[in-house]
Amino acid sequence: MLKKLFSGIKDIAFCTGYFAKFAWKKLPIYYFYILLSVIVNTAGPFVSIIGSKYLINEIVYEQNRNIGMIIFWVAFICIGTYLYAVVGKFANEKQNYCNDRFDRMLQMEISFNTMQMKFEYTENSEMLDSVNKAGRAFEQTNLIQGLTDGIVGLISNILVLAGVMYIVVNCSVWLLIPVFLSFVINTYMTMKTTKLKENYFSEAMEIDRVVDYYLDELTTGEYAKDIRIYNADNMIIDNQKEQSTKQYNLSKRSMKKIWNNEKISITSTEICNIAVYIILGVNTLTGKITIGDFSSLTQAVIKFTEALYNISRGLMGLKYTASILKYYLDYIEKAEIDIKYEKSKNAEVPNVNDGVSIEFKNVSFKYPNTDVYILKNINTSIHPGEHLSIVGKNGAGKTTFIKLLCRLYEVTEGEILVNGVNINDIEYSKYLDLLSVVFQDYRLMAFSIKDNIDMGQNKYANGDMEQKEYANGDMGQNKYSNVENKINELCKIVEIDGWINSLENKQNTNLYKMFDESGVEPSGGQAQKLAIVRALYKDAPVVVLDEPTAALDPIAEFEVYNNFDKLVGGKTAVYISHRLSSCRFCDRIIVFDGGTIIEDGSHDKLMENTNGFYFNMYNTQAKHYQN
Ligand SMILES: Nc1ncnc2c1ncn2[C@@H]1O[C@H](COP(=O)(O)OP(=O)(O)OP(=O)(O)O)[C@@H](O)[C@H]1O
Repeated sequence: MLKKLFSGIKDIAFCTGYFAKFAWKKLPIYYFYILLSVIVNTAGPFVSIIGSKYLINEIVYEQNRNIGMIIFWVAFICIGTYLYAVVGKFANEKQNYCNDRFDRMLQMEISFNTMQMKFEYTENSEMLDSVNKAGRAFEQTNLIQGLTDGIVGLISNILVLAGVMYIVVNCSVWLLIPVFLSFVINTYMTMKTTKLKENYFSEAMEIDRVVDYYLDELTTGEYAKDIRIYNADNMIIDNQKEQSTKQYNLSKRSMKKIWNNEKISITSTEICNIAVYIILGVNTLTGKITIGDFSSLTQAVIKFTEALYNISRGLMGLKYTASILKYYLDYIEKAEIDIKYEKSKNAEVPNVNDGVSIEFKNVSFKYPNTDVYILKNINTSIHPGEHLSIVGKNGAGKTTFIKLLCRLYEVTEGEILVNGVNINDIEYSKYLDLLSVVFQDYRLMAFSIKDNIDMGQNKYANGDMEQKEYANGDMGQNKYSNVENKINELCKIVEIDGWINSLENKQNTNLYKMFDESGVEPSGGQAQKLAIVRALYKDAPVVVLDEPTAALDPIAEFEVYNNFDKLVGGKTAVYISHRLSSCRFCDRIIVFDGGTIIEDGSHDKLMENTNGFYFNMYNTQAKHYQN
């Protein structure tokens, strides 16, 4: 038990320390409001304890009642109580406002770290669990408020306790017996309740994750068609019901246990109060204390019990809040380690003025937490300005090759060099400046067409997320219109300018209707063209296109190939496609099978090998068109 208590206190100290530094950095005024709360909460209870004693004694006992003193004590109590309420409320409101801002700032840190952490973590259940727990930590209402209220309450109550104890002990030491008995029982029950709440949080979270999947993800438009066509609603509703029942049962079980603990706490407090009244009553009747003392001491003892009770509650509340906040801190720590590691890399981005060469040297790869090698001893070089096509059956490892080049995963064995430098030695954000990529499963966002293409590149000066603030809206009309012109030029090349210009708000039209009723839903081909424009707009020296024309109609596809040189120019380009006719536009083709390169050469060279994989695939596809 002591060990648990110690670890609880360690968690509280850790979270409080982290948060104290955070608050000092972001909103130092917060400390003023905290100090004000402590002063008000400490002084407040003494107003009525002291005031009522003197007021009653003045009224009941004084032979020559001094009306002036009576008015003074009435005013003391009224003004004191008023100030206590008003200043307390003011400090509280200000704290709430700050707490709300802190919550949002901390939540933004989760977003920031989640977008910066290693991509492979997006498939790592331990890390996903951490992100989820961190996010949920903030769904718990007023978590930061819980922490600061706990700390303020703790300090104020300790001070109140010290003051009231002096008054109480001066009257009768016997009063301490019922008070401490009630304190011990209450503390024990509160500890049990806190443990129950912590367990509930952790168990409920696992169920909540599944429920969120059903309630949030499956109800998005992305799944709407399939759910309707296959009548999957019954299956989904049944699964939802099952999870809801689990949630309900878990919450009912916990609430019942918590209520049982509460009953014991309330009863022990009431028994203590009765004992206090008896002791004070006997003292008053035997003339040991005055009626004023009786009134003041009953209030003092009640405050004393409350203060003790609040201290134990405050500590347990802090322990609970800290145990949840710790999920957040653990996650941030994990993510920050990676971010710092990346920032610490000092290899220079290779000079790209004369183009970019890429070399895969003995590269083998298996996905994290799997045993199967997806790529086996890959050796290939792509020369500056070369346009390379990668073909092969489904699952041969083509996209995996691209993912390694984009450093979404680290190679298991071997190395990838860019202009002779190992890509792992370059800071990731700098390395990404070298690449323009259209992934097979690209995504457009519910932003304007322009933002989907520009992706903030022009708005943020130096690529450093910390400083990514709109430059006071000072983008300059010229610069802005350049962005639009550049987008327009590229849209012309992939022939999507006609559609964009036909829209009322042109490039400023929002995609999708999520936030804008007049938003447009691009067709599959239009969306794919926008994704191509986005990659070209970035204007990086290496272009990677993973099945960029899969959704295009044959004429549009032909145009893209026809314009391939115009699109990619003298840049190094890697291009994956199942439409082999497109390979003719590339300088070289490599054929993947089972994670290895089985053929390598120009279209004409590969077609010479009539037993070859490429020859067969090419002819099989060509036959379909001829028949
Ligand atoms: N994140 C992952 N974790 C584990 N295995 C994966 C992951 N992604 C892909 N794989 C496996 O790696 C193999 C190669 O996949 P990859 O996507 O590279 O194939 P591909 O050649 O691009 O296929 P396609 O032509 O169908 O797009 C497949 O067997 C796939 O199941």
